[in-house]
Amino acid sequence: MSPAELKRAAAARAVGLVEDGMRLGLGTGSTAALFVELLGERVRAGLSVVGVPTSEATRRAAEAAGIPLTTLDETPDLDLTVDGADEIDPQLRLIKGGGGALLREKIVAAASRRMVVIVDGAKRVETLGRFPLPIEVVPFGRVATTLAVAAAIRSAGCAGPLSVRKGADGAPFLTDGGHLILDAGLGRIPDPEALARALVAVPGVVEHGLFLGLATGAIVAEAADGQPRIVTLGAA
Ligand SMILES: O=C(CO)[C@H](O)[C@H](O)COP(=O)(O)O
Repeated sequence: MSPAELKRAAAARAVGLVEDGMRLGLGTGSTAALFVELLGERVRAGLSVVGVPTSEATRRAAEAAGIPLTTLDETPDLDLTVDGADEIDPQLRLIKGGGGALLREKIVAAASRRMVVIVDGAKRVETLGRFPLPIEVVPFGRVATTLAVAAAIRSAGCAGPLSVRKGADGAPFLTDGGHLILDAGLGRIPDPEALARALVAVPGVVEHGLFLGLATGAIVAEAADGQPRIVTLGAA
């Protein structure tokens, strides 16, 4: 089975969690995009929901799918956020931000009573860190901030290269908020909470891709005999 088929299976299961009247956080990335597409089918069939998109890309996709949208300022309490992830560990701790939307994704997840993560089985890890950790920083003082981030990483018992994320045109990638992303290739993060504390203490760091204590459940689609098998973690 291709990763795309597994992602679609996870997204389809998550659409089944949506109830009439729900206020939803809409995640970002290829898996979340499938959720938005499938949710749009239910909305066009009569389901009533409102969504808060976590990126401009998701806003465009949700509008195209016919999903009514609101803002977090108009609707600050959400019932359910459904989002993808780059990695998930057995404690439902995540690395997110591969798509560069980590800041809005974290704000929206924190405003939701439930956050359900939809992933294919390849995203499951015992220890976070195989996927480079995205760290969002303001452009001002980038070099000084990068040095301070490197020191914070060392203080949390981690090591690895830091690189400024580039876009397809080779220029530095800018987030929807106009910030840069540093990708930290750490390999292994033995204490994600300690690293999170160290990173938020660095002036210039806007947010990082460690989502700790936010996911309440996960829907994992794994391949079994050529068919997707859904495994749920936590409350999903
Ligand atoms: O955090 C994200 C975007 O910022 C995505 O959820 C994450 O990168 C997973 O993406 P995909 O579903 O395409 O594998």
